[in-house]
Amino acid sequence: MQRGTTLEVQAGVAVITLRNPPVNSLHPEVLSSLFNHARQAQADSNVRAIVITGADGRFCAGFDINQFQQSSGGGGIDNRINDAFCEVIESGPKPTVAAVSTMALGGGCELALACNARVCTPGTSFGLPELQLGIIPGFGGTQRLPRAVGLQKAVEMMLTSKPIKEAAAKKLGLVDEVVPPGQLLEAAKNLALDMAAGKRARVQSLYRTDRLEPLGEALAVLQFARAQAAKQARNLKHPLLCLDAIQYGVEHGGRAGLQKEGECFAAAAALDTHKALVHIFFAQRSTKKIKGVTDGGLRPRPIKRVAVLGGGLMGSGIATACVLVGMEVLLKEVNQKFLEAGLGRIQSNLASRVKKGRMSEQAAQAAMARVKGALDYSDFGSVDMVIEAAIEDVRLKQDIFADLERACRKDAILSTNTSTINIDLVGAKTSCPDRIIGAHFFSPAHVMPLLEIVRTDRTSKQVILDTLEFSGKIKKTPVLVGNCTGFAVNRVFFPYTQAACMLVDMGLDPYRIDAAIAGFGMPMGPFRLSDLVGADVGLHVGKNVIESYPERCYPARIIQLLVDNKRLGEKTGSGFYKYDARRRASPNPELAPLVEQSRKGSGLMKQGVPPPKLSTQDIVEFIFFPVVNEGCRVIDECIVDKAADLDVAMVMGMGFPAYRGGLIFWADLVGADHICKRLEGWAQQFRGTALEGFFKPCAYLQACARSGTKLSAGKAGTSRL
Ligand SMILES: C[C@H](O)CC(=O)SCCNC(=O)CCNC(=O)[C@H](O)C(C)(C)COP(=O)(O)OP(=O)(O)OC[C@H]1O[C@@H](n2cnc3c(N)ncnc32)[C@H](O)[C@@H]1OP(=O)(O)O
Repeated sequence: MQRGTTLEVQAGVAVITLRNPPVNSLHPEVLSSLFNHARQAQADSNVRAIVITGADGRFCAGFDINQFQQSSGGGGIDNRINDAFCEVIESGPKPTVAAVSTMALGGGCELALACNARVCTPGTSFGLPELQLGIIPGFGGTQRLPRAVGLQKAVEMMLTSKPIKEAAAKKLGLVDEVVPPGQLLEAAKNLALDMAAGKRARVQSLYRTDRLEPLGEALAVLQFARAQAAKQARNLKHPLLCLDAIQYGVEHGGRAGLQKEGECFAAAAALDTHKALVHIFFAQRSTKKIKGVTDGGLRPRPIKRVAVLGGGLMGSGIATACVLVGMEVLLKEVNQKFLEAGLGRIQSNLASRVKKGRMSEQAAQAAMARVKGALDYSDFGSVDMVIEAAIEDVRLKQDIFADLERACRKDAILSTNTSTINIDLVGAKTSCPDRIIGAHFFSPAHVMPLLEIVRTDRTSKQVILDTLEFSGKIKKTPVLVGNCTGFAVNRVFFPYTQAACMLVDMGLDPYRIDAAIAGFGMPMGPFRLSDLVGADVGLHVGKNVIESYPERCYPARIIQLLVDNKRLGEKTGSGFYKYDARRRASPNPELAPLVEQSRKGSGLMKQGVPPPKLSTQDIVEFIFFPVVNEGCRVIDECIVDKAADLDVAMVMGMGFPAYRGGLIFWADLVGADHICKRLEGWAQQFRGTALEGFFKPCAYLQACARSGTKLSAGKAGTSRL
C-alpha cells in the first residue's frame, strides 16, 4: 500500500486518514499528502469542518524515525512544516478535530495539538518522547503543549518522555472527549461541525495563554527544570535546548517560539547524542530479528506453563517476571523450608509493586495464585519450558538436566540461567542437546530488561525462536549470543573492573576512578558496582574468566583482599565504600591498608616514583578501550549475531549510557584507529610482562583500524546459524 493520506467528504466533514503501517508515522510523503488534503478541504465549499484520524486503529507514532538515519540534519524537518501546521491545520478557515485511537506520540501528538480539538478512545497514550531520541519536539510541541496543559506538566512530559493515558489527558484538558472506539469518528465529526456552527469554542493552542503560569512562576519552573536536567543528565545538551525553546515561547509568544523551536531542533539533531539514541531505538527492535531463525517460516510455540528450579534471588525473580504476564509457574525447591522462602520472595516482589502503585492488590493476588510449589518432578510433564536457576555447580546441573529429560515432555525447552558454566557441559548427561539453551537473566530478574539467550551449536532453531518469543512475552529485550565463558555481557565487561583495579595498583585513588566513570555516564563506577554485586561474587565470576582467558587477564588482588577481610561490599556494610543504615556510601577509611597491600603485591608502583598523571579522559580510555577490544573479539567470533546486539546488551545489561549508542557505536565515534594506537601504547609500556596481553589489540580491531572499516560492520556472512 502506498503511504500517504486519504480524503473523504461525508456530510460536510472532510475526513483525512493517515496511512502508513504499522504506526502511521509521518514520513515526508505522509506529511505532504496531509497538507495537500488539508488545503483541498479548506478550499472545498462543500466542507464545513475537518477531522484527522489514523488508519487501522492507530492515530500516529510521530515523525518517521527512519528519516533520521537516512539524512543528516534531523530528517529534513524545517520551518515550512510548522508553517503548514499553522496555516492549514490550526488556523485555516475551517475547524479541525483529531480523532485519536491507541497513540498520539511525538509528531502525532503535535498534529493532534495543532487541531482545534481532540477526541480519543479509552487506552490511548499521548506523549512527546522526542528527547528519548536526542531531539526536541519539532512540530510545535514545545509551544502548544505548555499552552494546552500548563508549563509544569508539559515540561515534565517532555523531559521524562513518558506518555500519559487518556484519563489523565482528559483531566489536563489535552483531550476534549473520550468515547468508545465505535463512536470515535462520529463524535469527532459532531464536535467539528459544532465548532463550525459556532456552538463550541474553537481553540488554537498556539495562541492560548489561560493555561500558562504567570511569567515569574513560569520562569521559576523552567529554572528548576534546568537544574534538574543538568543534575540528572549532565552530559546531555538536548534537554536544555528543549527548555530554551519553551522559555523563548513563554517570553516572546508562541509564533516566535516556533522559530526558536526550529533552531533548537536543528542544534539537537546535529549532536552525536541524537545519532546514538536513534541507533539504540532501531538496535533494540532488531535484536529479535535473527537471520535463519525468525525469517525461515518457523512459528513460535506458545509458552504458557514454566517450571523454575530454585527459589533463590534469581529463581524467584524469574518466576515473578513470568507470573506478572499471566504465565503459570511451577517453582521447585529441594525442601519445604527453601520452597517457602522462595514463594515468600515472589510474594514480596509482588507486594513491592503494589506498594509502588504499579499493580493492584487484586492483581498481585491473582499473580501469586499462578505459582505452584513443588518438591519433586511429578508435575513437570505439563510444562512448556524449564528455567534452571540452581547454584553454580556443574555436576549438580548435569544431574538436574538428566532428571529433566526424564520428567518433561519430549518437546519441552530445557534452559539454564547459569552465568558462568558452558551450556554444552550442563546438558552433557542428556540426549537432547537440541532442546538445551541458556536463559541468562540479570539481577533482579523481574526488573532488569535484558535476557541473554545462549545458543549452543546444537540448539534447534525452533527452540531459539520459542525462547526469543518467550523473552518478548515477559517484557525483556532478548540478545541472542553464542556459548562461551561470560557469554557477551560478562565477557566483554571483565576488563572493566580489572583495568580499574590495575589503575589503583598504579597509584590512582579508587574514588577518583569511580567519579571519572560515573562522569562518563555509567550508573556508577566499577568499585561502587563491585560493592553492589559483592566482592565474593565478583571474585567467583573473575576466576572463571581468568581460567578461560588467562593470556589477557589482570588478577585483581584488591578484590581478593576484600574477600579475605570479609569486606564484601554493601551486604557487609563495608567494601570499597562504607555504608550507613540507609545504604548510603561514603569513602571507607579501612580500605587504605588493603590498597597498600595490593599495590605492593602488584609491583606496579615503584618506590619513590609518583603515580602516573592521568586525566579523566585517560582514565575513561584506560578502562573502556580494553572493554572495546574484548567486544571486538566477541564480534569476530560471531558470539553476537550483529554488532548492534552488543550495543543493546551493554546498555541494558551494564548500564552503558544509551546516549552514547552502546559500546561499539561509541567506539566507532571515537575511532578504531585511536583505540588501537592507545592499546598498542599500553601493550608496549607493559611489554614482556603478563599485562602486555591485557592491552594487545585483537586482530579484528587491528584490521578495522588499518582499513578504516567501522567496528560495527561485523563479519559479513559469517552468522553461525
Ligand atoms: C518532529 C517530531 O517532533 C519528531 C518525532 O515525532 S520523532 C518520533 C517520536 N515518536 C516516538 O518516539 C515513538 C517511537 N515508537 C514507540 O515508542 C513504539 O514503537 C510504539 C509505542 C509506537 C509502538 O510500540 P510497540 O507496539 O512495542 O511496537 P514496536 O516494535 O516498538 O514498533 C512497531 C514498528 O513500528 C516502528 N515504529 C514505531 N514508531 C515509529 C516511528 N515514529 N517511525 C518509524 N517507525 C516507527 C518500529 O520501528 C517497529 O518496526 P519493525 O516492526 O520494523 O521493527
